[in-house]
Amino acid sequence: FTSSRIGATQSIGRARTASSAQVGELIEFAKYEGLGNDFILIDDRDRDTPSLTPEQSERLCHRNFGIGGDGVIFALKAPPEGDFDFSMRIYNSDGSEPEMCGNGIRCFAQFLKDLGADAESYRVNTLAGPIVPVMNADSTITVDMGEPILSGPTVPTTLEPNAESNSVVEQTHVDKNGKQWKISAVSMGNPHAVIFVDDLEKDVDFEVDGPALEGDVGAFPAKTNVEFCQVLSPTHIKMKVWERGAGPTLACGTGTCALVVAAIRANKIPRPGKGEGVRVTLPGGDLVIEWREGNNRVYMTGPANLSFKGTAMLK
Ligand SMILES: N[C@@H](CCC[C@H](N)C(=O)O)C(=O)O
Repeated sequence: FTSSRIGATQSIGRARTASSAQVGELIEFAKYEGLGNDFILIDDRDRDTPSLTPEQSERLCHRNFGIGGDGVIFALKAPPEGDFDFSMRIYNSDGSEPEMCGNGIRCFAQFLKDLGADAESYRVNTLAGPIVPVMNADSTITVDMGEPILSGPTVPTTLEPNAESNSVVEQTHVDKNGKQWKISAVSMGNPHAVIFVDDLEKDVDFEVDGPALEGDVGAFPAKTNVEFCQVLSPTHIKMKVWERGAGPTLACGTGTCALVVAAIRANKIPRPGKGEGVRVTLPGGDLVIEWREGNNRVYMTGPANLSFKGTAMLK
């Protein structure tokens, strides 16, 4: 697909300039969620850069003083090179900018569809490289999330990598509270610390352990998303996520992909057969993940839904 085919067709109701929106300005938004991981979507298809600053985005994400959300996602013009349809950028609810967002890109694809860009798939330029969501007939969305990054320094993590593979699998690490974990580090464009426990409720003090590991910049120099996981069967895993820049969320798409890769690499589950996925149950619902052997790419399938649309005043 080319950007001219399904690119910007409409402009929202305010002046579209390269500069950011101003305090007191009214902005139009749509609110979407993927398994309760919720985002404010902004139609910036006629721009190269987001129309809101990280600080404005942080205020809009506030659940009392703003619209509320785990992040703000901007649908932007495709870059001139690379045969993309659109670009996607996202700010976390604390204003930091991650490279990618799995639930977010499904919301992004559904947002484009609802705006009339009616393609079966889109090639999206993200800070983590090209990502391809495909709209399924049953209204779920399958996303080609690309190849997992396993090299420790690239994740990035300073945890000791395995000598042969240079990847960090079940490495022992003690957090700032003195609690010992076995961590597998995987990047899906953004960093993830995956931890398997026997019992999610008993073994994890979520509100304490999550932030202790998220901000452990000695081990994860760019901070990290933290996935606490319990294997329920060879094809079913339960996970709770503490997200970098957003705290506890009901789901994390990139985290779920990282978890399945880590589970297979650490022999927690066998690699499923061709075309078969692993079901991951998150607080907000289920995602199905396939780490395809032939091409090493990870495919994520799940829903994305519009919650409401509106106009907000920038504070
Ligand atoms: N919820 C997202 C991940 C969003 C980015 C993350 N908080 C980070 O900073 O890396 C997902 O569904 O992948």
